[in-house]
Amino acid sequence: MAMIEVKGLIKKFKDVTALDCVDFSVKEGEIIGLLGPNGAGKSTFINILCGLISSDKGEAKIFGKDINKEIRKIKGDIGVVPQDIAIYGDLTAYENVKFFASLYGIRGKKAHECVMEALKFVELDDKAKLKPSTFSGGMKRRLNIACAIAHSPKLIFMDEPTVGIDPQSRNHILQSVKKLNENGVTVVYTSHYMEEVEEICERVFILDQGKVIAQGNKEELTALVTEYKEMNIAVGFINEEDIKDIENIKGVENVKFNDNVISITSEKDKDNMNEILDYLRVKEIEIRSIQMNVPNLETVFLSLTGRKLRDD
Ligand SMILES: Nc1ncnc2c1ncn2[C@@H]1O[C@H](COP(=O)(O)OP(=O)(O)OP(=O)(O)O)[C@@H](O)[C@H]1O
Repeated sequence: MAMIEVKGLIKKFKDVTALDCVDFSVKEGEIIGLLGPNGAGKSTFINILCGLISSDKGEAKIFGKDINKEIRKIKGDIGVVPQDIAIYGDLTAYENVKFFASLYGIRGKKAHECVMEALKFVELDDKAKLKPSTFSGGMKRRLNIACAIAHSPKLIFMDEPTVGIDPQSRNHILQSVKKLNENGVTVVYTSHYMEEVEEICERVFILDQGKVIAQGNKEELTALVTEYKEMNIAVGFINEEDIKDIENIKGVENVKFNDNVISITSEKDKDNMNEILDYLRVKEIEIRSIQMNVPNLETVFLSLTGRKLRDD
């Protein structure tokens, strides 16, 4: 049974269609990426699934239960890491996590154990008595995560949990997500950073202007848009005759030579790399470096929409 099953979800804010007939599914144990640029509808989608706002149309089930009818039964087993950090500045790290755990009915000795375990998980246990006003952005984000996991949810929604933090803290959070998943937690992770989604997610839904424009694992998604592969070889010297010969190697579609770099475009399914390299060796052409241009999720988004995921 799918852990999340969404069909035809629609949400409008006056004349803005934030979600436009979204279908989505998650199996137990997956880390699912929801990738899309600013304004794509990611937060709206997460907020609906967590019962914070209602949809206009469509069906959504979590753990087989309808979110419109049984959200109370669902809530105890889900955790939410909101995009905007939701912690109290005048409570200590410990008190913050304890407060969120209490919302799930966790109290007394059990609460202490859960809070310390959650703080330990995000490596803030030694900061339990400090107020988050003294924390860096990355530490606040980690505390935000501790607040979401203290009640041991089976399913966690993380809405852009790495926005505005340094690379080291980001890496720390990505490792925590993987660790949570290894401990059996299913994760829905939204981001507009394709590198993050590529690193941790098994399957990805690409959202744009409220629509799922593609979904699959990385290989399936890149296969959607790339018929060719590209290889750049930096060489010492090469003459025009040699370039022509390379053009005639099986699978080669196009060869360009600029600033001592040969750029070779080949059909995706033709394995001609050894043949090209053998040719250069036989001709005693010095090979200085080789680079394969591997398509990524940014390429997929660009090909499908004509736009970049991020403006920066
Ligand atoms: N409460 C609201 N009232 C009016 N419009 C809204 C509201 N919430 C979201 N929107 C609009 O719905 C669209 C989707 O927004 P949403 O925040 O879900 O996108 P997002 O992918 O999470 O983007 P971001 O990464 O910037 O948070 C946007 O056009 C946004 O302006």
